[in-house]
Amino acid sequence: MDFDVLTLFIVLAVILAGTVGFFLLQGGRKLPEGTYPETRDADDHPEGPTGTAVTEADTAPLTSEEEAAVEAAESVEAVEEAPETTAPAVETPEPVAGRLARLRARLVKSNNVFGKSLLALLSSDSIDEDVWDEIEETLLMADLGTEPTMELVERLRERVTVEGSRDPERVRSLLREELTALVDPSLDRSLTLDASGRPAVMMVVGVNGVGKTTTVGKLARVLVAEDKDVILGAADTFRAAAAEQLTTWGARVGVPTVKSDVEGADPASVAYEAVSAGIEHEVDVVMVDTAGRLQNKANLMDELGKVKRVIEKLSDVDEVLLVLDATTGQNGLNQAKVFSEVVDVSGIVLTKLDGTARGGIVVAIQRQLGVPVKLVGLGEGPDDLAPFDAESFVDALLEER
Ligand SMILES: Nc1nc2c(ncn2[C@@H]2O[C@H](COP(=O)(O)OP(=O)(O)OP(=O)(O)O)[C@@H](O)[C@H]2O)c(=O)[nH]1
Repeated sequence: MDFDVLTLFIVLAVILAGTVGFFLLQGGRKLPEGTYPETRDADDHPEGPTGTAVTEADTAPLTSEEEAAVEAAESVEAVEEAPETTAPAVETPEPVAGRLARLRARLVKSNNVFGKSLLALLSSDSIDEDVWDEIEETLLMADLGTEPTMELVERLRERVTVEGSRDPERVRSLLREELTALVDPSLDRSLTLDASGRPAVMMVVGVNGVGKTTTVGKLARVLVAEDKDVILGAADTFRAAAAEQLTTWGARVGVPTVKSDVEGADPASVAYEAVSAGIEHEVDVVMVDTAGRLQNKANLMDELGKVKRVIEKLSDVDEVLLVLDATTGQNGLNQAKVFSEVVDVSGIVLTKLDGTARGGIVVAIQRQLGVPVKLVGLGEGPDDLAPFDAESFVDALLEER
């Protein structure tokens, strides 16, 4: 009898332990790919089994931490994913010259409402205060920003009064001149691609979902179209699908991608590996994609600064491109300021300009940051990225349709 009770007790204990163990294992299970949250909290760093996970302490700007990332770069199994031979034939990207002209229809479609209403207002028989107010409102609605709007209205008032002409063609050319001056054709919008004796190094940064990975992919095509040898670095180790997405973009045009096969690896280590592979293979350009981060998350901004400093152990960073979503309008300005403080942004890529009538943001960004818009995204297609050009942009705003 006593023996039976003891046996029953042991059996029950085994069942209980098994059940608890099962639930514990379920709780700690990895998320399947693609179910990662799109935004991170400040303390939401992914853990990497190679000891490269970023903790609060190692985002601090300490030399020893940067050294650790460099060392970790050797242990992170960064794989340089060359395009597979069985993959479909490598595509030939569209030539870069004339891209803005090809994509002009997209710009016209979304943005010429703004140009057209300005033209209509300025051509009206008498321009009274109400009309000037409407002109001002139209400019503000297009996200031109308060100061440039006031300046432009002032200039237009002066010229319209002096010239006295309401001839639509005359008004159009006057508006074209003034808008072009605001967008500033004198800015140097070229990408620094010629770093003699070593690859040019570019970093692509920005908040979540603005189009960073897509931009790196499209830009790789731009560079391939210009006969450059390129290596991509998948330093967005947070979003599980990002490295795959980038590798696919690269493979389509025969460009290899350096990525870690360790989930949640230290992004600085992957970036370091990519630049070091670029130097070893003597490529022309290394482009490093980074994870999206909100500008008000101090730890994540520190992490970004660290990525740059760790790369700088090997090479200067020649371009830091900040990707901004044109549809977010003036919000982009706050983002841009903080990113600029942390990684010294050298150029803006304005994406999704095909989906907004807020093209005036180009002027506002350049004014407030002193950083030129270098490229614009005008669609989701692989070659829908074009070098920005002030005159073509203004022409598209004023085009008759
Ligand atoms: N219409 C339009 N869509 C764009 C453009 N550029 C990017 N996109 C789309 O924006 C979405 C987000 O792009 P991603 O490249 O994944 O964005 P990301 O910034 O890398 O995202 P995170 O890594 O999550 O921060 C995708 O659906 C892109 O196709 C553009 O110029 N026009």
